[in-house]
Amino acid sequence: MLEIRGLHAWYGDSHVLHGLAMDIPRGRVVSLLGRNGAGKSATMRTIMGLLGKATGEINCNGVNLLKLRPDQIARKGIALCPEDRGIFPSLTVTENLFLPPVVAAGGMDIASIYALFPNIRERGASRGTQLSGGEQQMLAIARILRTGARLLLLDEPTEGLAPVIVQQIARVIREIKELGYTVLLVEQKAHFVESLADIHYLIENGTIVDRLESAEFAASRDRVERLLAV
Ligand SMILES: Nc1ncnc2c1ncn2[C@@H]1O[C@H](COP(=O)(O)OP(=O)(O)OP(=O)(O)O)[C@@H](O)[C@H]1O
Repeated sequence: MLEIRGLHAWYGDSHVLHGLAMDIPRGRVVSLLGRNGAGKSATMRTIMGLLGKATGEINCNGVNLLKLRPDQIARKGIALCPEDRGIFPSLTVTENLFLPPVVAAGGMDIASIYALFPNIRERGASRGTQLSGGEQQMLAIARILRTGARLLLLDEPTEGLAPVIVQQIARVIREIKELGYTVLLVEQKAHFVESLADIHYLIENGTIVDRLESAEFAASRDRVERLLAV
């Protein structure tokens, strides 16, 4: 679905991605693992067209996304679920859910969303501020499914969440994959992505240093943990 080649990106004068290359095949879950500051969020923000300057190629069906504006990238069915989740605190759950416009055909219908996220229906009248971290994360994922996105960029969806909630998020990602969605999953927790992702990319200092198929992951676990260690 995306082929990234020779990607360089800058935050102002700070050069943060250095020739990054990776493939995100349609219908797969791909993990991007690296420690703080490695360039994971920068990669996602560059895919969405949100970094000021970037060069190289992000090929999506023959179009280089680097030539498009963020709203045009969203209309290609690509959506970012940011690390801070972006839930509007003074709006209700239902208002948050319906706030983003539908930007592409094929979005998940509301009955399917409620079936996948029963809490969202139950807590529909609650304000954003009244939600737990896990509920906010579920709402953030549900919200982009409604817009028609087929490629979901999830930035550390399990950060700060209790193990039982982390398992619920894993279940949701598995179900989304079974429905044919494509997921890029940024994480610092190897154990979370191990059974979820089909392909793992390891990132360090703004470049990909390794690519592992899921079958290779267990044997490389020590190396992955060393890369993630602070
Ligand atoms: N707004 C910014 N302005 C300048 N530099 C930034 C900005 N945000 C991040 N950086 C720098 O860009 C580099 C890549 O950061 P990025 O946020 O992509 O890392 P990350 O792997 O997502 O880590 P984290 O888990 O901490 O978000 C780091 O050196 C970071 O200090």
